Amino acid sequence: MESSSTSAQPKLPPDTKPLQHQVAGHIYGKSKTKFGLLQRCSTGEILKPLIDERGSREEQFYKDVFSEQASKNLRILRPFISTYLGTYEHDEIKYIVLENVIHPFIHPCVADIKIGRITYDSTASAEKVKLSREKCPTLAEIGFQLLGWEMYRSSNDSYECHDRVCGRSLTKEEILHAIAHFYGAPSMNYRENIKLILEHLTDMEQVMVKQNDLTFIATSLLIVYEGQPNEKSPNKVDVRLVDFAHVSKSKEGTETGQTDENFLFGLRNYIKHLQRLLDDEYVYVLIDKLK
Ligand SMILES: Nc1ncnc2c1ncn2[C@@H]1O[C@H](COP(=O)(O)OP(=O)(O)OP(=O)(O)O)[C@@H](O)[C@H]1O
Ligand SMILES: O=P(O)(O)O[C@@H]1[C@H](O)[C@H](O)[C@@H](OP(=O)(O)O)[C@H](OP(=O)(O)O)[C@H]1O
Repeated sequence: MESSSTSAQPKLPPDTKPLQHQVAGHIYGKSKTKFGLLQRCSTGEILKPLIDERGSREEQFYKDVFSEQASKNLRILRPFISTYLGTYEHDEIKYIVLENVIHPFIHPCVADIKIGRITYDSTASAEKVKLSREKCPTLAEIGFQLLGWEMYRSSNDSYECHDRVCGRSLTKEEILHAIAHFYGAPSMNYRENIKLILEHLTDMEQVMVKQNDLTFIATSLLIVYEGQPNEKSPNKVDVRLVDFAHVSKSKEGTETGQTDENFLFGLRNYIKHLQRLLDDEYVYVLIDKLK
């Protein structure tokens, strides 16, 4: 696929539009390649363009996890992954088709949190390694980075959005308050949202401890909660993993595999942040960078 930064805006396939509520990643018309995630207007299904070898690896990952022959270690991952709905081709561009996890929400509040102290794989150039270390100064200690998040504001029926530049500029202390802010602090009942999300994350942790086939590099948590719960749309949440361009077999050529410590460190530390927010001693502070 053409990936030149000078390429014209790719034509949208029929019945598609740029993905709504996309908080990170390649954005249609804005990314280096101009390609980005799309959604079908009629069904909401996501079309993710397959770019170079990263796309092929991601397609293979979804095929493996959703194959009828998938091993138990792969099948236990399914509840945390958007359902794979096949592929689609238009204008010589191939897309993977995925369940849109935001679609069931009326006013989705969405966050993308990239997990892992190391976010480059063994094939990364020295330059990529250097860049990824410089981009996020807190990463080595924290093990996760806030790549983008948006919250619904019912007072003026709008969305408050923050991007990866903001996320990576936050200090260790600010990250905790920024997470509280995402879950609705100080006005919404952020503790309720956090409790619901924690249930999903602790299930995910158990699955990731059990599975020792795969290593997840640069994979994100996609967290969603309803921004204006009511009878029609109760207080619901969803937690999935997205972005599998750098997933690989944990120990090529062996049967035993090994636990994905890099991923687990980041996931557990995010969980610890949520638990700290539930402590009675926690006092929310609105940080300037989010004003
Ligand atoms: N299945 C999904 N349902 C709803 N939204 C999704 C889904 N998958 C991805 N998104 C949205 O798209 C964003 C980018 O997704 P993803 O990380 O897969 O893209 P990418 O272009 O590969 O990212 P990167 O540039 O980090 O490699 C997510 O942050 C989320 O907002
Ligand atoms: O978040 P940023 O600052 O935009 O950084 C990008 C982000 O880390 C992407 O995940 C990565 O793609 P992969 O993880 O798929 O490698 C991309 O690499 P690239 O520049 O090589 O495309 C980075 O530039």
